[in-house]
Amino acid sequence: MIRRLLHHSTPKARRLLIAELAFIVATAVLQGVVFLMLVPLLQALFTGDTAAARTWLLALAATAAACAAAHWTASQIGMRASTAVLDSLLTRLGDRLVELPIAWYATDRSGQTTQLATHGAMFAASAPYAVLRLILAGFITPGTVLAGMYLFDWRLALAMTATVPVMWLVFRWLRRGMERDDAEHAAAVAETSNRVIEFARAQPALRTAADGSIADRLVEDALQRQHRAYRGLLVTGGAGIATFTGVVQLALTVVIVLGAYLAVGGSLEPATFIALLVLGVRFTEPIANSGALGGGVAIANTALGQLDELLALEPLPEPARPREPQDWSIAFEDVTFGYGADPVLRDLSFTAPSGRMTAIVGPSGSGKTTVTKLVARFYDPERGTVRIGGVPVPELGTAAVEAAVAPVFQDVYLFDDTILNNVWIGNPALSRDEVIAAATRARVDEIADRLPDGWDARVGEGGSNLSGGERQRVSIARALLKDAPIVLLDEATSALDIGNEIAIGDAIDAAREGRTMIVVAHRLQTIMTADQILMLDGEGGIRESGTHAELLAADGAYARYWRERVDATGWQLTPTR
Ligand SMILES: Nc1ncnc2c1ncn2[C@@H]1O[C@H](COP(=O)(O)OP(=O)(O)OP(=O)(O)O)[C@@H](O)[C@H]1O
Repeated sequence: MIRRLLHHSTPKARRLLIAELAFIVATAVLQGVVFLMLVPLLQALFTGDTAAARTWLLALAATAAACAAAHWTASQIGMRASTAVLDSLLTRLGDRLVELPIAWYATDRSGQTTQLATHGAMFAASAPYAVLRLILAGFITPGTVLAGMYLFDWRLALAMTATVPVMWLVFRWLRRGMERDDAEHAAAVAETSNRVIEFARAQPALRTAADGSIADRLVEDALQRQHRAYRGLLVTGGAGIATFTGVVQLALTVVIVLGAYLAVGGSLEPATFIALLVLGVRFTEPIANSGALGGGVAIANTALGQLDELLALEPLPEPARPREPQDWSIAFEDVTFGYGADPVLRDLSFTAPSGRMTAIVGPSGSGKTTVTKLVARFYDPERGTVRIGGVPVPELGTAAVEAAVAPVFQDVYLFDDTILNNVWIGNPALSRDEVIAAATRARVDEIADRLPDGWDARVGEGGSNLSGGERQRVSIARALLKDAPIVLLDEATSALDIGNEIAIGDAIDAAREGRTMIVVAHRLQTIMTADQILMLDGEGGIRESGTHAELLAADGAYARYWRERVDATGWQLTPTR
């Protein structure tokens, strides 16, 4: 645990931690020396040697005072060390979370990450003072007592030494068992938090669906797993601590029986025997106490293990010297990619010309959104190359891609803040007026107008006060504000009211100007006005590509798709002149 804490700490935290450990060790050794001094003191008292007793008493008082001073210093440094170590752990965790590929977040990690960032890191950082101090004292103080015992009676000391390996083995067995069970328990707790968060978020859907049994079952199963894991932890902990205490008591019994035997045989002074008995008790008591604390080390190790796992994850490869793109075209060359064993895209090739709009259509699940995620470098393809401006994306680097791309996805997340601030995050360097101008181009002004506080109206958690179409308009405004040369737009699939339909059309027109756009298109207006349409075939490739007019003239799959959509929506094209 200490090795891992030192490894994750900043140099300052490391220095404090080492100083804390040094004072903890000094306290424990001095405490052992105090106990040892009891033997000559008791011997002097039993034999009536008051002068010697006074000398030992003074020496004992001085050592006890030094021990108290070391203890006080350890606690003072300990508090500062805990804060510094916590700071280091959270900084490392935070740095890592922003480095990890977005793909890592595709699986719900909120439970595990929250648990690690709160309880886990806090427990691990305070463990040296709260747990390790007592464990070290539990072993170093008796160790000092044992070493000193050889000065008084080597036979009793040897008998006691013989019990040490047994105690050590049982302690390790106890700690390993608790570590295993605690890891299981931590995983179960993270799973339960994920399920409960999911259950809370899905309430609107669950209440309208008549049967909420699936969500109920998922939460129920997670709670039961957590309950089982907790029971396992208690059973292992209880059995382990009982066994360990038993072994420690056995060591004390060995000293009592052997000491009594030697005293009766006359080879051990009764006064020394009694004094050594006191030492025997002092030897075993802290060890027995530290057994119960083995679980604390296990909990801290679980949190540190989770942090190690996060740090061991491979981030996407980054170039030593990022290359410059020639323009803002996007090209896929024989790209194959899937989320599991089966590829979603197979040997997919196309070019989206710089400054033009490419619309992607195709059956549900054919990989339209996946194409945009590969452009944004949420993932790298398994085979083939994605190029921006002629440069393979890994040679541009994630930071350059993030700067060049403005994504507008379907699941737009808005912060529980004002409408204006939600647009502002697209480019915090701009002024309020510039933000309002960009937001107006995306027709967000209409939304602000209808709300009581205008631009300063709050949008609610996740943007719950706005409709899906309105949220997407805010997201397009962010993209306009960012002024990135590439816009990736995943149009809302849900039917939009006429106001939103027109406003989104206008917002897209505003975003199009001079930018390369890839749109997962659902609106007929977007599809027919695109400079290029790619129709995916549902097998990972492209069935047809061209302009709307070319594809209609070809009278193939796209023409059929178009007619069906027009029939379904009752859409009519009226000549403008
Ligand atoms: N993070 C993910 N993990 C596992 N599978 C995924 C993930 N994201 C998408 N998929 C799967 O990959 C396939 C393609 O998904 P994608 O979202 O790209 O399709 P789409 O054409 O955009 O679909 P739709 O039109 O329904 O939104 C689907 O089968 C989907 O279930």
